[in-house]
Amino acid sequence: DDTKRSLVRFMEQLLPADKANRNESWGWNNEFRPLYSRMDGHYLRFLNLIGTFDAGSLCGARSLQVLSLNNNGISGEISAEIANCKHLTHLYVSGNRFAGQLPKSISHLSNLKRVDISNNNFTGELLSLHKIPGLLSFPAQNNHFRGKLPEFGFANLEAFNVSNNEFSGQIPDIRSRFSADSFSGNPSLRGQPLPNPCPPSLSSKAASKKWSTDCLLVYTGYAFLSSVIGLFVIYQIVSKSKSKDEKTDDVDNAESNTDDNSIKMNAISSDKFKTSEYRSEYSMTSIDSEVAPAALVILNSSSAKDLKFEDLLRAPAELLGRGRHGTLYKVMIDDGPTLVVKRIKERAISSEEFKRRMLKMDQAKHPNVLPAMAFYCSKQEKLLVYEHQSNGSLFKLLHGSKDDDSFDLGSRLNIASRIAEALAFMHKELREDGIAHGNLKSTNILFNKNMDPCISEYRITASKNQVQPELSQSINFAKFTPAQDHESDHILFKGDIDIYSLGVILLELLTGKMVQDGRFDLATWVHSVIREEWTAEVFDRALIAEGVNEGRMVDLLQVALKCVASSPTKRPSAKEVSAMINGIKEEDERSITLETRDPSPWSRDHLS
Ligand SMILES: Nc1ncnc2c1ncn2[C@@H]1O[C@H](COP(=O)(O)OP(=O)(O)OP(=O)(O)O)[C@@H](O)[C@H]1O
Repeated sequence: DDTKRSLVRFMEQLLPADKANRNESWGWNNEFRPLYSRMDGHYLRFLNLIGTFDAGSLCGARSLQVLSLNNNGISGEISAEIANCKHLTHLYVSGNRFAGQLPKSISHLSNLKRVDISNNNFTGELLSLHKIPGLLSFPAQNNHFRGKLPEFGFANLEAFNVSNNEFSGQIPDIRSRFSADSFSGNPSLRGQPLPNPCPPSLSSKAASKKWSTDCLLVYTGYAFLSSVIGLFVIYQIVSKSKSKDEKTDDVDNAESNTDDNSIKMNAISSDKFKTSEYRSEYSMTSIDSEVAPAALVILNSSSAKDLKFEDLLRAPAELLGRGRHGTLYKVMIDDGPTLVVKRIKERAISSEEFKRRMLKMDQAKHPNVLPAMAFYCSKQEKLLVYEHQSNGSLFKLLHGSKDDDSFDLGSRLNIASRIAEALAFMHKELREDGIAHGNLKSTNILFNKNMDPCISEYRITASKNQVQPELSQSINFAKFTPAQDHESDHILFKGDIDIYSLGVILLELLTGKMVQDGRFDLATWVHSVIREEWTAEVFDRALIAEGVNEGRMVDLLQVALKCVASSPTKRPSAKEVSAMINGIKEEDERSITLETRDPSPWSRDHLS
């Protein structure tokens, strides 16, 4: 009864924004139904509300665990009494008009797992939540927080975003866990992973914004350029001194190992680098014929047939992200297409295997797989060149700051079907070569200029028998034991990992929730909600609001759950998943022929 009374008091401060509901009785009764889900004091999700937030009343319901007020019109501050909600694990208040500072008492909510305060008007300094051991996500972008960025338990966080605030000073050690996107839009913030350690003294406020954008382009360009050049110079020195060593005696050999000599060699090489003779040597011919040709290999499908390695070196570059397998740069070529260059980590794959895969994959083309334009492969350096896709990724579409109400179920089904079809095709074509994608996720689904979803970065990493150490740390490998491939004993085809990942993408499409860094908690969360028989709770609020047929969503959820089965042998093949999704899509299309829906940029007509 206390719980009920608290919730009624809390609700009295809020009104449904839509007028139809304002006339209905406003109290503890079933009239609430369209506005909330499961109002039993443990889990509250409200839609379509305006008014002020009263933590004092709300937290009379002490057993409250999940509070979801995302995308309402609620204003006011979160007062210190929020600390009375001791059992709170999820606090979602994104997309409202909350203002003021976050109360210090929030750091006493030791059960918090996910806090989403993004897209509000919060101000003041952000307090440190590093004492909350289980905190997994903290999106706080698009607010007005200022001051220094406090310590968080970055090692445990899966999602963290403070972009577009007014933070200043140095970014703490984030253990390379988040990309620049999580910190961008804070003109006075410095340090890794932002590419701009620009001196703060140079900045008036206006100048600093421009300065940081300029730095972003120029410094990352130079960093990229100089590190690649550096590696070449070193390689040249090593290969030349190697052949020289074969001809010279032991004394010369010993000398060549002294520091002095290395410096001389370096200077000579740098001078030589300036000559056109040297440029043509590395860009057009093979440095070491036993290894891969150290030249840019333009692939058949490429629209940049004249692209040269030097063009990449010369062009300004912007850091897009540092992933598990390498660093990604946006490279602006003069009078040419904007490119994206992935600099693959040295350990991720051997040169020979990388080259083999690139050539194989150039033969397996599908309209929904983004083709690489070119690759570069030497002993030291592996680069992969794609055309820049300015329409963003599925991740951005689902979790970006703007709500896209037009992203309806039909559009999501279309994307799911395209991805599954493309994956089925690639699995068929590359099965014998043991080449699965291996890193399928929503950031690797990009929309091309026709807004068609394309799978990117198809298998650019570790070969079949290598287990990557970074991967094994962040993923529960029990879920990823590949099925034995009976057709070819010696080459294991790890397609089941892709199916698991495809399942997670389907869950993302259905729930609108975020998965990051290969930590597939989303699947665990969905399982736990379904176990509690709250199936409807998993679906994206935007889909429910749209009034879609829940049956279709449940069908798609079932496909997703098959894909994320913990036993790899129980997961369906990509072909089977594709057929199941197409079946659901056709049923959806049949059922809406009589309905009228607003055309959307994602509509099935557009995508077909
Ligand atoms: N060709 C492209 N055009 C435009 N954006 C791209 C392109 N390729 C990747 N991106 C975007 O750049 C960002 C960084 O990509 P990156 O590959 O570094 O991240 P990641 O996929 O998480 O890393 P990894 O694959 O190494 O685990 C992502 O948001 C991704 O969607």
